Amino acid sequence: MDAAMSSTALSGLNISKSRHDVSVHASELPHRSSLSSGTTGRTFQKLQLDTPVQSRNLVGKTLCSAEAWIQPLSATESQLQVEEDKVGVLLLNLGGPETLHDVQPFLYNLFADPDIIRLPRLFRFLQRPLARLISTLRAPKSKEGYASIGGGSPLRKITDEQADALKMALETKKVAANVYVAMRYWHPFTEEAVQQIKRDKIKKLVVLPLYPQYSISTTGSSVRVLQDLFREDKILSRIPVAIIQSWYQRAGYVKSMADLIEKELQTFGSPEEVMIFFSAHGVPVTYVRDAGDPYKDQMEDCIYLIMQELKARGINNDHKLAYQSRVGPVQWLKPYTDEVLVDLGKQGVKSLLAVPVSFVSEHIETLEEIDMEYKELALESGIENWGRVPALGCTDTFITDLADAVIEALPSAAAMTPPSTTVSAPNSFNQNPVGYAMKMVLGSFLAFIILLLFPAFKNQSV
Ligand SMILES: C=CC1=C(C)c2cc3[nH]c(cc4nc(cc5[nH]c(cc1n2)c(C)c5CCC(=O)O)C(CCC(=O)O)=C4C)c(C)c3C=C
Ligand SMILES: [Fe+2]
Repeated sequence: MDAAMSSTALSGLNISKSRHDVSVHASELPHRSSLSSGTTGRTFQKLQLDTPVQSRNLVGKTLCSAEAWIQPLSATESQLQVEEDKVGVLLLNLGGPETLHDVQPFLYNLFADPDIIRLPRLFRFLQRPLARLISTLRAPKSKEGYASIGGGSPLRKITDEQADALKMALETKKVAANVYVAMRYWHPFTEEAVQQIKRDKIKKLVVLPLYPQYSISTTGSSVRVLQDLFREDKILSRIPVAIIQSWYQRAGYVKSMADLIEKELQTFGSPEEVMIFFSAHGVPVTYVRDAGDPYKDQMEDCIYLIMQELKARGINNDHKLAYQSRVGPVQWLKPYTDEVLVDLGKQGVKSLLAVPVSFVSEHIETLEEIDMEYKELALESGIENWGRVPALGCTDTFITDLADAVIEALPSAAAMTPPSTTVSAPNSFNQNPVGYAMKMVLGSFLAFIILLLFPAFKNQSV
């Protein structure tokens, strides 16, 4: 199970200036008590790290080495070294609009992320105009979705509850830690959480993405932002950090998923006849094919492990994996959930249990897309009995396993990135205001043309 863990010290990544709203509201961060254990005494100048970066599958994990440069310490800073360790756990998540008014700016943040819309280098200047255009065009449809689940995303509330539960599970295991939440596209933003970590003088940090499988578009994007923030800051860049890249292969997670499936199967008249239908959030095919995203491999491993666990319990149902929530004109991972549901109906499948597998909280894509859109499609296609496994949320066994993952990762914490040498991005407004303005105008125009050619950003489901 160690393959689930890896601490990274990647460098050379872009500084993201694309945030719609990056203001820091310390008061919005929940304060959690901090206790401490152990001491640190690191005074080395250059640290060579040999760290596993991503596990492509259970047996083959990719190793890479990276160097972290540590600046000499000042007298006051050295004093910090003798203080007791304060452990922090940083939960990474996507974030979601809390009101309908937040939907467009949330979408802007999402589409302005170069890990979500991956433009060739030459066209990077289009990123923000394109994000503005796509978010504006998509907002009405997204708002409808959020309106149908109560007017906003439940993600912040659920993630806060998971953070509290994790803190308690760690305390039960005699590890005192502050648990922070860092959202990628809405409050509390990663920047806000990181500022709080700095204020709390955290001495060792474990980064735990709330995505079981690694994708460039989720964990990868959040970690990139985190590394940029740490690289830019003299104090943060010295904090030993362990990043858990993926954890779908942990026995505790696999067992928790199998428990939920086993329980839900019992709600059907003939449980053994139910098709177990795993529906994962998709990514564009190019992520996997060209950019080496391990997401698809990890998803397939994950399903394999859950099915093995069910078989060990004497549950031998048929199963299927499909990908949902595609956006825009490009090809996404196949098979597509909507197409498979229609096919299964045609093939005579009568009972189906949907299992959301790429995310551990209820969110718009479980509550609206699966529970409403896909259920309706399935029933129209001839499937008669429909069920859906709830997201893991704060399930005890799951949270306990996350606590174990944190404890196992702690010893591998190491300084994350070398401090930055440059501060401002080239071609910024400050450096060249006229050139910047021209790029924005040209970018907006080109983005508009692209959108005219590819209206699917506006029309396609999620
Ligand atoms: C493993 C989970 C996720 C992957 C992979 C992922 C990739 C990805 N997503 C988009 C576009 C959108 N995602 C949206 C919402 C959303 N996405 C995830 C998870 C993954 N995304 C979650 C949990 C949520 C829901 C948040 C919530 O508020 O509940 C949305 C907004 C929803 C909408 O417009 O209807 C978009 C857009 C892309 C393009 C992408 C990979 C490149
Ligand atoms: Fe998404």
